[in-house]
Amino acid sequence: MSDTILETDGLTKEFMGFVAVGDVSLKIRRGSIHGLIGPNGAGKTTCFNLLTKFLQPTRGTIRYDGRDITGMKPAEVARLGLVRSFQISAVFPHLSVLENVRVALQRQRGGSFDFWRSESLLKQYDDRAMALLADVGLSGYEHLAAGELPYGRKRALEIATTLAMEPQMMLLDEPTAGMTHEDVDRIVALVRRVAVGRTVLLVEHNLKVVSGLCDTITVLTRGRILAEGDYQAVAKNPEVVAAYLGTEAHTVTEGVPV
Ligand SMILES: Nc1ncnc2c1ncn2[C@@H]1O[C@H](COP(=O)(O)OP(=O)(O)OP(=O)(O)O)[C@@H](O)[C@H]1O
Repeated sequence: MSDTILETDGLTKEFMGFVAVGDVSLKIRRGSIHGLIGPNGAGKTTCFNLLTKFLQPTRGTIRYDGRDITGMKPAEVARLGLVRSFQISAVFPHLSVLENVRVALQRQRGGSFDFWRSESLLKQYDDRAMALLADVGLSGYEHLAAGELPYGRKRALEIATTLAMEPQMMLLDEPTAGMTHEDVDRIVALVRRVAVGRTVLLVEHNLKVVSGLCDTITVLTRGRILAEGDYQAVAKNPEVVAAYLGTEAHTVTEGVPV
């Protein structure tokens, strides 16, 4: 088994001639937590969408677990175990927290929303759903309507429904966006917990989150890789500091020791 789980070669996405992602060659180590960071407009989301096949690249290739997935559809790569956080997890607000996870499990195990299944099968789903909810710290919330969960807990529920897909690799798009400090700490702990035994790629704005979580960080700017390494190395890189200072001085003062 190769040490690299996901690899891109010369990945490029142009929008009407504008290079949003240019010649990005990434190697993501199996079992690592890898961060993709960069100032606004750096190409993080475009890159994320390319990796999960929501966008087709203009050029370049993507290999996942030894297979060329460049031409595949999002659902196909999800079945191979490469799952993005909100791919299947649009939370149904009127269903309970438990029902949301159960639906995700049913979808995973048979692609069916058929609620007329045997009692014992439903019980199996419920047991697994309760275990997943415990994993993400949502025990006690199972009978609450998902729409009534506080924001941070909703993101935890999304992660539970993503885990229902049994991902080998999870891609998380700004898991802490818009959260309070307390929620951020909880999600960081959660990502660390769910990363055990799998690979995680996360796109983040919050450098504190990245510094606490990621083994390797790739810094993008203007669609290209500017730097790569562990947090200490990239935070010291003058080009990285300059790229952030140019657009996001507030984030730097929070995250990069300058
Ligand atoms: N569908 C599109 N059509 C045209 N331009 C696009 C499209 N999607 C993204 N872009 C452009 O590509 C560049 C990279 O955008 P992208 O959203 O990937 O950056 P980002 O790093 O995720 O930024 P942010 O942190 O602000 O979300 C931006 O200049 C954006 O305007």
